[in-house]
Amino acid sequence: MHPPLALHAERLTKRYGRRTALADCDLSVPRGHVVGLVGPNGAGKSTLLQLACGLIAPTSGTLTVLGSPPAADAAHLARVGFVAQDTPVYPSLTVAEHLRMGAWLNPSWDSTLARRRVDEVGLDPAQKAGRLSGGQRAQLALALAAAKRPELLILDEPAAALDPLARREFMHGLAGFVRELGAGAVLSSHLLGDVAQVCDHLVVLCAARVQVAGPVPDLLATHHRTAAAPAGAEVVWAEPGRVVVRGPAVRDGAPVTLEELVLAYLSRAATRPAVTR
Ligand SMILES: Nc1ncnc2c1ncn2[C@@H]1O[C@H](COP(=O)(O)OP(=O)(O)OP(=O)(O)O)[C@@H](O)[C@H]1O
Repeated sequence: MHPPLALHAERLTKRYGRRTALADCDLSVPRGHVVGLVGPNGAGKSTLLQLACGLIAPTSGTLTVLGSPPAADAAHLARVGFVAQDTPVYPSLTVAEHLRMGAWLNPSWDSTLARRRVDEVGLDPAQKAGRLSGGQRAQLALALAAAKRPELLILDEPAAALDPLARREFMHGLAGFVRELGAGAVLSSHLLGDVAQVCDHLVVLCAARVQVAGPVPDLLATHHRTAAAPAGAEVVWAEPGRVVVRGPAVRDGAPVTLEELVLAYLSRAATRPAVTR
């Protein structure tokens, strides 16, 4: 029997009043991968991640996380770590108090890992979280989520507030955690360099729909750039002098980068009519 998927969505739809954030999304993400969720502002990334954490409920369709409905019970909640977009912390509590609270709230808390991580990223245990910089807060939030030893880490633009060097270290730390925990991760990001650095699986979301999803090596192997579309090829995006096609290698074709691939799907989606009710 196959282990349950990290995420599995069927016709997943979420509406906020008249606004459709996700429309009939089908998605299967295997376990143990680091998944990059990319898409423009308003694409529905946070909505998908909040649905996966059980913070909001779908309008229709289904979503399972590690084989169960999101936040099905306390045991399931413990298997999923979440770092929200604004990396919320308690401003009046110190770093050390956050770790103590984590230990108190989580049965599977790994205090050695938490302390080691706080130490590695140079956080002062006595510092109040309200006085941390945005980047330090993100590091604390990642340490708290990882010390739960979750099977799946869900991160909504976790490194948005970090400077380039801190971001690289954060991503490096994230990749290390995932390996150490034997976990999977899903992270949304606008930074394709970050995604290319740590993600081995890609989901492109645009205009409330999944545009393309799959293992990064497979996607890169099945997309090519050419100067002009060959007859019969599936064209993802064409502009003067540059065509991205999907399928077997084409004569005179060149490999695409992750960035080209993402931009091709985003450009294609942007030219289609928006989803309305
Ligand atoms: N609580 C809410 N009430 C009403 N509309 C909402 C709410 N949350 C999100 N939306 C709408 O749903 C759509 C998707 O929003 P979402 O935050 O999921 O996008 P996103 O891809 O995470 O965007 P960003 O990259 O800007 O963070 C947007 O049109 C947004 O305005």
